[in-house]
Amino acid sequence: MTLTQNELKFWERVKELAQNNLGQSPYDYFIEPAKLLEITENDAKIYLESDLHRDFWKKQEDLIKTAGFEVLGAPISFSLYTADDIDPTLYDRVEAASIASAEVSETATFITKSDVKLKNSLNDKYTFSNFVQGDGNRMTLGAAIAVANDPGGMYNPLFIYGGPGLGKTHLMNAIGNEILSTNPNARVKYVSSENFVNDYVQSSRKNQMQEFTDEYRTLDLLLLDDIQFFANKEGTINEFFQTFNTLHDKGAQIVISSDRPPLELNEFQERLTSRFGWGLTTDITAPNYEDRMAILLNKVDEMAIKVPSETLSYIASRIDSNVRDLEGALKNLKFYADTYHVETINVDTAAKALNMLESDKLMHDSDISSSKIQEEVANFYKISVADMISKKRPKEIAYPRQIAMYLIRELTNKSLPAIGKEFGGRDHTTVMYAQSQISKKMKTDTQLQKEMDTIKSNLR
Ligand SMILES: Nc1ncnc2c1ncn2[C@@H]1O[C@H](COP(=O)(O)OP(=O)(O)OP(=O)(O)O)[C@@H](O)[C@H]1O
Repeated sequence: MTLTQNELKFWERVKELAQNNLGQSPYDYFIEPAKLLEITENDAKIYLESDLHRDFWKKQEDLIKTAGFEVLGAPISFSLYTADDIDPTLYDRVEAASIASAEVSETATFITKSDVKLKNSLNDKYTFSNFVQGDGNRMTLGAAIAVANDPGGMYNPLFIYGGPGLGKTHLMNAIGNEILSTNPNARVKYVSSENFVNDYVQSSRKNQMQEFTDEYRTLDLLLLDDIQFFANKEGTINEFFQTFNTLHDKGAQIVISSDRPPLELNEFQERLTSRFGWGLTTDITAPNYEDRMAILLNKVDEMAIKVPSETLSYIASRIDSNVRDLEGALKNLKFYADTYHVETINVDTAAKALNMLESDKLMHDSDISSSKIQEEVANFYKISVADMISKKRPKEIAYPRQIAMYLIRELTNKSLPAIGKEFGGRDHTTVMYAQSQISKKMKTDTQLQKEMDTIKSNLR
């Protein structure tokens, strides 16, 4: 005897609810191995692999009741059996149920829209509790907490804008995590605009727009990061606004982030600003010195590294761009201290580590060319580039030439012979000599250190 179609649907629904509500491990351990034997007189007979599972199952009345009402429209109770206490009349059902449960996932058709599998992609390390409040983010943090407490309420949609690395993604994830912690069933999705575009394009290409709309338009919370990425993507923009309207109409919460205010999102500025009149637009600005100190103190705690406060204060005064750079500086510091076995990370060590980071950044961020470096160094020492690459040897030309060679070696990955070529076809040993001379001088000559700093910052 096999299960009826209704029994199959009921059992599939029980499993789906369990998977959504209980988490993967309890599901794998307790729910998956269980078998529905039959439903008679509104009682579901469930066979358990071992008696150890019984206590867990006794607490699952909600699952059974919910699935019962949803699928069968009846109040379903349940009885639990194991190999030791199974009624002999049910023996043959155990075998049949094993086959049925293998078939269940293929045959069951009872999947409501709200059960479409959802990858929410939230990063659970981003929470409100590890977000440091400061002057630049106070209002946005307040709005984010309000949204998490009352999704779909006053601040819908919430539009957060600000420069890179200031915590927009962190806050959006914190909203999602907070909502899921109070309501694990909420349909929450965090998506970068880039992935939204990819999802949309893939779904249209594969003729799977129904899946796309099922996924996006049934959400309770949509967190869309970096909307400026939609620029020039008219199809995606239209799809997004339809999603937006559907969600907003049904009271779902929408949170959007951008690197600029809505008014500066030219192509869809009008459509956005009209909708943002309904909600709240708020910005995050770069942290001031005190806030940078607070963030650093928090991060050294998180990273479990020991850094004296004067070193932190040095970092906070040197790095004023954003929080991501502050984090990067600390990571670099830790790496430097581990590599060179430095016990105390004093200001000196921090300066060295940050110099290395800056050189690296310069090289990776800007595709910096030798000619740009030659030009900048020549400008700084007030000589011409032509003189710099000539055979002339007076000190006021030879010295900047050595500096330019040193910097090209440091900031690009050019080989010694390649650099020699760029200075009028000089031999690689000349470049090597320049490099060693300037390195030596850099260790003691504070005037030269300052000059290097200025040249490098002009190169940015
Ligand atoms: N106030 C803060 N407190 C603690 N950590 C922060 C804070 N602001 C930012 N961060 C951290 O800085 C890093 C960068 O933040 P995030 O990725 O959220 O920036 P973003 O504004 O989304 O940047 P982008 O626009 O480049 O995507 C993250 O690791 C985040 O946890």
